[in-house]
Amino acid sequence: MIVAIDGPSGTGKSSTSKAVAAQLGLSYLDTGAQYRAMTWWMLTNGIDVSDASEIAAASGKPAIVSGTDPEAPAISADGADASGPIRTQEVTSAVSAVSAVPEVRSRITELQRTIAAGAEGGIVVEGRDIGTTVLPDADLKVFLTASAEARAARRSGELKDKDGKAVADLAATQQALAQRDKADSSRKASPLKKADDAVEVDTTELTLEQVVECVVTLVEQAAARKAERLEKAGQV
Ligand SMILES: Nc1ncnc2c1ncn2[C@@H]1O[C@H](COP(=O)(O)OP(=O)(O)O)[C@@H](O)[C@H]1O
Ligand SMILES: Nc1ccn([C@H]2C[C@H](O)[C@@H](COP(=O)(O)OP(=O)(O)O)O2)c(=O)n1
Repeated sequence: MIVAIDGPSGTGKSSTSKAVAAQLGLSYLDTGAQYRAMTWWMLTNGIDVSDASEIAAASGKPAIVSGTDPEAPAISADGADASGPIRTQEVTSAVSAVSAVPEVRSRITELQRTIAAGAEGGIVVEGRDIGTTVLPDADLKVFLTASAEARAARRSGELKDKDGKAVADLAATQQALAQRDKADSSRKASPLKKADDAVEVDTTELTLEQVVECVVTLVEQAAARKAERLEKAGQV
């Protein structure tokens, strides 16, 4: 069972994918974390991330390794734990430019396909181009959306100062999200886009629990359809 979950930032892809995978005993892959890890490695290794040819030349160098346990997501670059540093503002600001470079995409896409092919019990893969490019034959494709306001409110709720106090800056968050959406949707190589055969779920008015329940139902329906197809094929 291969499930592709795509959509822009703050629509609930990571939270939903992790919960669905955990509930159904599937593996989980956060492809945004892979692009973030590549970006972090470049920033810490002196690569000029405003220069596409420098990014392309360096894209084959770091070993990016993802864990696929939804209960304990993990990511490393050249053996260094990247799960903390990939969430910094510096990485978030640079990740769209790095992930727009075709050499970066082809390397990471290959990695994603290898991980999906090796996930024997099935996998939930979340990102921007999973249904359109990485796994076009996925058994189920979901495209999550939400209003710009809801997405910004969710994301700014995550911003904390050094003492752990929430520091909501709604307008700035909304603007940064809009900029990243535009960059991710307008790039030439494999842009953020709903696949024609994806099921669109607008999460604006739904709680996370409702979204999880909805996607679990969609996965169960897709699994039943697949079993029926396989049974029919076996009877011929
Ligand atoms: N349906 C929802 N309602 C309210 N908050 C949500 C919902 N889905 C996710 N969130 C919260 O919004 C934030 C962003 O969710 P996340 O899963 O990281 O989105 P994405 O992976 O699409 O960027 C998280 O803090 C998460 O807990
Ligand atoms: N399949 C993917 C996943 C992410 N990316 C790029 C574009 C995104 O802005 C960044 C970061 O993705 P991530 O899913 O971590 O972003 P959010 O957590 O939703 O803010 O990576 C991509 O180009 N293709």
